[in-house]
Amino acid sequence: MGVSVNAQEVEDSEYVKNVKSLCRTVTIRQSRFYERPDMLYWLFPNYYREKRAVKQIHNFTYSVINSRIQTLQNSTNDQNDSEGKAVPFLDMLLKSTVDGRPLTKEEVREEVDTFMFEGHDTTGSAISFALYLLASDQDVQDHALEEQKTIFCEDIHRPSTYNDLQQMKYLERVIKETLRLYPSVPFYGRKTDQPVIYKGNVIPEDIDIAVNAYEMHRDPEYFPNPDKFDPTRFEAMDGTKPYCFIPFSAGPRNCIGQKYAMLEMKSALSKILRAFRLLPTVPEHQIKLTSESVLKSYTGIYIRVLKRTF
Ligand code: HEM
Repeated sequence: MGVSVNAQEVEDSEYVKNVKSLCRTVTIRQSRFYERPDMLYWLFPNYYREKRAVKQIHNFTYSVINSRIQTLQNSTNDQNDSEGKAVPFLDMLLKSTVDGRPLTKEEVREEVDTFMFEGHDTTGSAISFALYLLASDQDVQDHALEEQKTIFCEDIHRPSTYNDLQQMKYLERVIKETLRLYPSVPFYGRKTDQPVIYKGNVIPEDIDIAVNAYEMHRDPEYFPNPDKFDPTRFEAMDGTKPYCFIPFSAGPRNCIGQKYAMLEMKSALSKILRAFRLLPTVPEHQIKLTSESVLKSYTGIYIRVLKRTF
């Protein structure tokens, strides 16, 4: 967004706490039928927790937007200075027009919130599960490291370039296999806009449907021996069943950030793999899955790391 919020340095960041609280309240509401109707929801403490979190998240986002507007107004850079430089996403939004008019502050805030929310915990969850899986399978880890050595040769600790990331084919399969076993967004909703025939039955129009990517990814019909972590299964996938692997959803409302997410995850995992050998804890840590909008382990994810010497 072009604004530094130091979320990783500030312990107990209010923004991070509020996003967590919001995810939790939404998940709890889904699981309690009596909290679902809007006309009853206000009777429960969750309603007030959710409202408070949403208000504070909006306030924070507005402060980021205002601070960026201020910086842009104070900036002495003319058009030529910024030529060739990456333009922050927020600047693009502030300069965008819809039907010839600029976006309102509220519309900009909605876009910023969507990208902040969809873009941070999803990749964080996938990177954590990938590290866990790599630590528990030394053969896969060695294979991934060999690929890194081939790409980086003598200069093993240099920062990766876009071209390097494109060459990380095996690491990409590791990430896909991680997202198959632990999809960051385990299920998402859709509404039928026309009757749909499914397995001989008619699902009427205007029905809410939960798409369960987690279950689909563990269906032995599509993924034999589904609980096994095996990145090579993506070598064999020929694209004839494109909708059995749907961590980024599919169709017109699929994930707009998936290519960026893949680069981000490759970049982080590549750096960690080159610096450390990943090992399981002793005794091996058991993860326990929970979905708070994003898939997590409520017992945390623990591994051991050993500094590599080449
Ligand atoms: C491992 C990483 C990621 C996964 C697994 C993932 C998954 C998904 C899924 C399943 C959806 C559809 C949700 C729904 O329909 O309810 C979605 C939507 C979206 N994602 Fe991602 N995402 C990831 C990373 C990112 C990143 C890094 C960004 C932005 C930089 C991003 C931006 C978005 C946006 C804006 C949407 C809404 C698209 C729309 O409604 O048209 N995502 N993502």
